[in-house]
Amino acid sequence: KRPLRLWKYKELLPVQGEPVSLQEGGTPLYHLKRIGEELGLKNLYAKHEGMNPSGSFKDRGMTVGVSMALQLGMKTVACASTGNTSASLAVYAAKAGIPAVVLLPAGKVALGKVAQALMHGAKVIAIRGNFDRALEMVHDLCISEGLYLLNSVNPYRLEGQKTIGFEAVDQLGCVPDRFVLPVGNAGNISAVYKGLLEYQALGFTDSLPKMTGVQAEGSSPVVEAIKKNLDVLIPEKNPETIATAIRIGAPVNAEKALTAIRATGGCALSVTDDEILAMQRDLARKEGIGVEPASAASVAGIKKMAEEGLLDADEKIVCVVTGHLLKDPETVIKQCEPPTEIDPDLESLLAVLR
Ligand SMILES: Cc1ncc(COP(=O)(O)O)c(/C=C/C(=O)C(=O)O)c1O
Repeated sequence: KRPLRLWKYKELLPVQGEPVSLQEGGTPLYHLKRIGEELGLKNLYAKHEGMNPSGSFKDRGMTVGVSMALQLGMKTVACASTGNTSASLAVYAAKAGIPAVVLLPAGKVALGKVAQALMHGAKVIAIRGNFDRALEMVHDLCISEGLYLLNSVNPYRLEGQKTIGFEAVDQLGCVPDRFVLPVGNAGNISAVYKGLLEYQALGFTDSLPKMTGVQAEGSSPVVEAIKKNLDVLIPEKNPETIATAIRIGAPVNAEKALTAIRATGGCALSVTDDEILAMQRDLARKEGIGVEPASAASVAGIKKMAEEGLLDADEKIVCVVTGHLLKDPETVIKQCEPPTEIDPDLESLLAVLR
């Protein structure tokens, strides 16, 4: 009996031989009891992808992507990132013993993610432009220098991330009615859909969940495309949201995400920055689950749908919370009251606790 980890599913993954692995996957599936009760939802779950080695779901894509880089004889790996992809690439490149180059939108990446990319030894370049511009540039870089591009345009990234769907079904014991993910470059929602299709094709399951994508209001091109019934999406020129991880105007996997949502009768909705921050706080204080802002968008989307009466009390809902709280400590410090500072004596302490 194999432990619940990503490589439990190795026969469904493309890597031959020993993968570059840090025991990723096997993340907890938590029942959101309190938040579920507040929303009248009996079966609301969160799969905490912040419990991966580098603190986000990106590790699933990178264990496969970096393993394939070695298998293909590539010498250097590269990506553009809003932060977590670069952190994860740095981690897995270090494990593989090959160099990594990462391009970040200057001034728009959460502190923890920059710290990881730097400490794990990537060459970290900050572009005076947004993520979408950085992605264009890293594409050109890889073509001109023969580097291996590991953004989610690379299908091996999605191969690793599809295991989120396998694990959730195995943990829940059935296919959920709805699978909810925050959407930025739209790779994760596409990957999970692919995995669930494969489980069905293999005869392990006989249904598919409604694939539900949640974006930040200031950065929601997929929501717009669904609303306007478009097949090709109109990029958002200047995406803006405090959830910097999903501050992406031209998602490279948009078409796959639109298919995933439409083929399963799912939906796409946006939530405000305030709704994201409120849910980040609720998850931390009511469920003990610490996530970064973008991750809370999936549960904030469910709260919105529940309040609009769109959900059935018995619906089995899995929300993916995609990154750890520690990734973005600055946003937390800005949102919270500061610590109460006192003189170092008991009387001062009692004075502030009474
Ligand atoms: C915490 C967190 N939550 C959700 C998403 C959205 O997933 P996709 O829709 O598959 O992009 C991201 C994406 C981050 C990057 O795209 C990057 O790191 O470059 C994230 O870090």
